[in-house]
Amino acid sequence: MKRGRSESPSSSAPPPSSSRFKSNPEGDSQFLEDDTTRNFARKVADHYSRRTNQTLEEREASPIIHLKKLNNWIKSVLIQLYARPDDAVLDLACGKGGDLIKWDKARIGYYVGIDIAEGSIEDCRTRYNGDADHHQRRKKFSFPSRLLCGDCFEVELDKILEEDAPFDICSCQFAMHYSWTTEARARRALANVSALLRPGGVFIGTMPDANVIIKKLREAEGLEIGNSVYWIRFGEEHSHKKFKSSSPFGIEYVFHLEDAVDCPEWIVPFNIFKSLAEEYDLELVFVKNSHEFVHEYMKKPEFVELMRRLGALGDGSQDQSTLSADEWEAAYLYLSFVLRKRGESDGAQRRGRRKNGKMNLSKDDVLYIDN
Ligand SMILES: C[S@@+](CC[C@H](N)C(=O)[O-])C[C@H]1O[C@@H](n2cnc3c(N)ncnc32)[C@H](O)[C@@H]1O
Repeated sequence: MKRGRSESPSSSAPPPSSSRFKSNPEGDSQFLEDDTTRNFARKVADHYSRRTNQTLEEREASPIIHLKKLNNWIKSVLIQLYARPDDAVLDLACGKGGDLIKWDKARIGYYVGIDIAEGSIEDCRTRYNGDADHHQRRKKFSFPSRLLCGDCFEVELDKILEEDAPFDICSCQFAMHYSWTTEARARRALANVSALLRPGGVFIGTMPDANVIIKKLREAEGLEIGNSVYWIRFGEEHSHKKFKSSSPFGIEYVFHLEDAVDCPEWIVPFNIFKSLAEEYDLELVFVKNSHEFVHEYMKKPEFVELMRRLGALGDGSQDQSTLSADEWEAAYLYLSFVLRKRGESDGAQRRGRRKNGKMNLSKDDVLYIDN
């Protein structure tokens, strides 16, 4: 059998509403914009595909191991707060499946993951099957799943996942900013989420905090900010350090995070994100910078215990290494958000989905989607 490739979707202009924004201040043609956007998406995909799975020893030796653990804690808290047993989950930009165990602990009923990077989806597949993590061989996951490889900010996912929808939760962790290259992509991303969530369903995510990045940039002498674990560099076109709210898309910078990321990213002004999401019936429940998030949820004993187990702040014993000041500053670059799809849930909507899921995924089971 050939590896699955989706028949349809060449993406059309995403709905709804005419734009309130100047889509391209330089007045480039739509063709050029599409082409550049694809190149950027490919660059991001190649970057993540190249990143191989680390062994447990390599992971523990990472200069940002505590930051990684802190980010895992934040994602675990979000999942524990919003996932319910038997939920159907859509994980946009799922990467190597680093959240599979978190979803398993929440006892979800169905998981669909999609990522643009072929290498990451392959790692996710082997991890789901229990073939990865030789050090940590684990029992099989208890939910059926389905994996897709494609650009989830470009294709009409609602058509591709029609039989699987509606989902109770959509998650997009550390990736939503890759949709902010153009207004069309940002809209497609939100249109996909909205079309696939049931009324009352939630959209949870994490992404860079544009307010923090821009504040730091303005405080810096040049166009670069950073410390020993990260740097962010803006191009000369941003030397005035002013960002017009009428052109909120395509504001690019290069992000380097030691042992993790090295690729172009895009500013997401949260107020624009929030009002665009509202156009797609997604209402803000909360947004919190990671520092605020940690302070707030570390007041709850169950999450303190989870933090201790994950070891982001050390395990509480003396001489135990902990998050460095530079890692804590890098954590400040991110925020978490929760949006809810307008409307009331209808219990009957739970029927008829998940039949595409499997308990073991072969290479042929991965659906490759062309833009
Ligand atoms: C920082 S990683 C996060 C992975 C995962 N969500 C996690 O938290 O472990 C960002 C991921 O976004 C994916 N990505 C970037 N642009 C994408 C796109 N247009 N469509 C699907 N995935 C995308 C990358 O391939 C990468 O796996």
